[in-house]
Amino acid sequence: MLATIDPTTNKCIRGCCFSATIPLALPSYTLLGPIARGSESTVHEAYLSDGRRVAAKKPFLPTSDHLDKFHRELQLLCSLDHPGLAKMLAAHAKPPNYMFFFEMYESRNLAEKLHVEEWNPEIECALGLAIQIGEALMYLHNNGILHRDMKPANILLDRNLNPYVADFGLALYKKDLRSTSVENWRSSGKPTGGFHKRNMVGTLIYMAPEILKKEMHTEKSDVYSFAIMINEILTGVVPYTDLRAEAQAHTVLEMNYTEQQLTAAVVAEGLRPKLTELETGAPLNLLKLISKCWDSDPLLRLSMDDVVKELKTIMLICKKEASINNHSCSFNDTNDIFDKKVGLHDKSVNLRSFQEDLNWYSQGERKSNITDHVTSQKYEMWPQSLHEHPIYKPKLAFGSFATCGRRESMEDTHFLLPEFCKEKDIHIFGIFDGHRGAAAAEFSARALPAFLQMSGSTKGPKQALTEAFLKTDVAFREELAFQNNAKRILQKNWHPGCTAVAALIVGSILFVGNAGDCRAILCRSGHPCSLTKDHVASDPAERARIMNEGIEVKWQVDTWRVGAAALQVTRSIGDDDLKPAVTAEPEISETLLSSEDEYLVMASDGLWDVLSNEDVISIIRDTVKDPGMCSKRLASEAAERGSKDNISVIIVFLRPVSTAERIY
Ligand SMILES: Nc1ncnc2c1ncn2[C@@H]1O[C@H](COP(=O)(O)OP(=O)(O)OP(=O)(O)O)[C@@H](O)[C@H]1O
Ligand SMILES: [Mn+2]
Ligand SMILES: [Mn+2]
Repeated sequence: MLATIDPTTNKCIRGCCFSATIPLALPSYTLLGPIARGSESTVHEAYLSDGRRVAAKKPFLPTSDHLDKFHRELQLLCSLDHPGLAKMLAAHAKPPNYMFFFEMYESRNLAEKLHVEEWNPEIECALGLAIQIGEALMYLHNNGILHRDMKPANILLDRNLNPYVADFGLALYKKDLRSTSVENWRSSGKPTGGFHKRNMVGTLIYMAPEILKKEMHTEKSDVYSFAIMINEILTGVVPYTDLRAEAQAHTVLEMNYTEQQLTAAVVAEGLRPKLTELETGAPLNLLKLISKCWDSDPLLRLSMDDVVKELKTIMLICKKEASINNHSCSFNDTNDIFDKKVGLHDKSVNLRSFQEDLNWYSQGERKSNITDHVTSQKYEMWPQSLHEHPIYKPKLAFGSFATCGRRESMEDTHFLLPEFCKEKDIHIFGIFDGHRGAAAAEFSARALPAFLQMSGSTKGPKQALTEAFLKTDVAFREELAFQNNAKRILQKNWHPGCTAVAALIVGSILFVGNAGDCRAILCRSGHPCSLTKDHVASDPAERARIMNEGIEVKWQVDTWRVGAAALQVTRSIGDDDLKPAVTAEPEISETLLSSEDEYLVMASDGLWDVLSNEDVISIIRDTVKDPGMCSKRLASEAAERGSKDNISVIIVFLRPVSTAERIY
């Protein structure tokens, strides 16, 4: 044991730091080689006189300001006591040596663990880390302290990978914040630039927009950094890159963004790291929590108390679900009954067993090429007059995003084919939403453009588009029958299908073909215009049409459904058990584009189930005007609002976006 502490003498040289439990002037210790270098200190391996191995943090103290800061940090450290904080065991606060002695945490810091060892914790483990780190931060906040430097490099890990919040170099009592001017804060070496470049970028990515704008730091700024860090634990990649290895990631980051550009993108454009995906098994509520906590508006972020509460609830649900998946059959049984009754969701296990043999994408490609004997012919796409000298020429920028959402399998597909067949003014985009498996959607994504190209050589755009839908449907059903006869499909009575929406731009004319419940809207002068109508059994006209064709439509479970298969949609590609009533014939809208037309949004029903046309427009209004980012934002918003389906979104901007529109 170290000598007992005499509180009257256990003080720093100035007498401003004192403690009844932590010795502040160590008469003897052994300092070994450095184990790490921070931007403000070197950390050495060291031994106390009682033989304990510790980490000695030796700060750089080039000026008297730095010395003041040392004393402030020491005062703070003396007052801290929480199991989730790096524990200071002793200090030396007398010239010429100023040093903090901490408990030695064996398993490196979290940044190294993630990006050097490429550690990939299971979801429950990640949640556990988040809760422990969260509780430590909550303790600080509840004691009036802001950490101001939350990042994985400042989370230390012990042998059992328990996390400890460390590095109080920037920590402050909130009450002292007002007196710490921006000047002071800058001189602390954080965002001054040119100081340790790697540390710079490494720190910048955790800084909340308000901090980047040099506004006051609050608890919510720590919450922001916390959210960035939790997402980093889940994705395993360095924020704003897709790389795990830190050194490379920082090089890429610096290549992609200067400090100013990254700052501008985060502040003005709402840029955030790529949110971890649902497919990785991260619960939706956790994703919600993360995006809420890195909101641009600090007031919309949760407090650490609420974050921890929410994390604990998520953990509980996670554990419950794991135990259900492990033992309970009764849950699956009810699902089975529902599936049989509704007939829609084939068990994904069954699906996989035969989908391994058949690649429906390549079947679609093959089939669409051999059906017409014109493959060697050169295609002339529509009279040149249509698109050669249009009155108005839209300027396109497009992007898409697709996610499996809460479903077990992905049955949506889509394609983006700008400058179709090398024609400068012809573009085509499509989304297919599969049901009873992904086969029809995968087949159609390849076959439909090929059929369109063929029909386009002889027919006008509108007719060619209709033909493309119909030919795709016939080809798919033929292929399915062929594969059935060849006994390459194991499942009896399998009738996969998909809904489809395709947008074709020829010069200044936009044609949208739709069969089923995907939807396309056009934003014109800030208002949504529907370009499609949903073909669902709840639509009286569609219902009447189906019944006229002799197929029963019944109210089942929650809505009108078609035939024994209980399909909700009344038009689709495939679904050979319901043909010809459930037709593949699309309804086609034709729109002359003008400078008032801003963008086109196409999406599968997973999006429209939870977002109205107006919602979509208003979300895009608040998002940086990048079509990929907008697509993703819409999909995540839909997921957040509880969509249970696959979600695919395509956005096509039809005119250039001004700089002003990029910033909201
Ligand atoms: N108690 C400890 N046990 C093991 N390693 C430690 C300990 N304290 C610090 N380190 C290592 O030293 C590194 C730097 O420590 P710390 O963050 O406290 O220094 P700093 O100079 O304030 O760094 P920066 O401000 O650049 O984050 C840590 O990331 C960690 O790898
Ligand atoms: Mn640090
Ligand atoms: Mn520091």
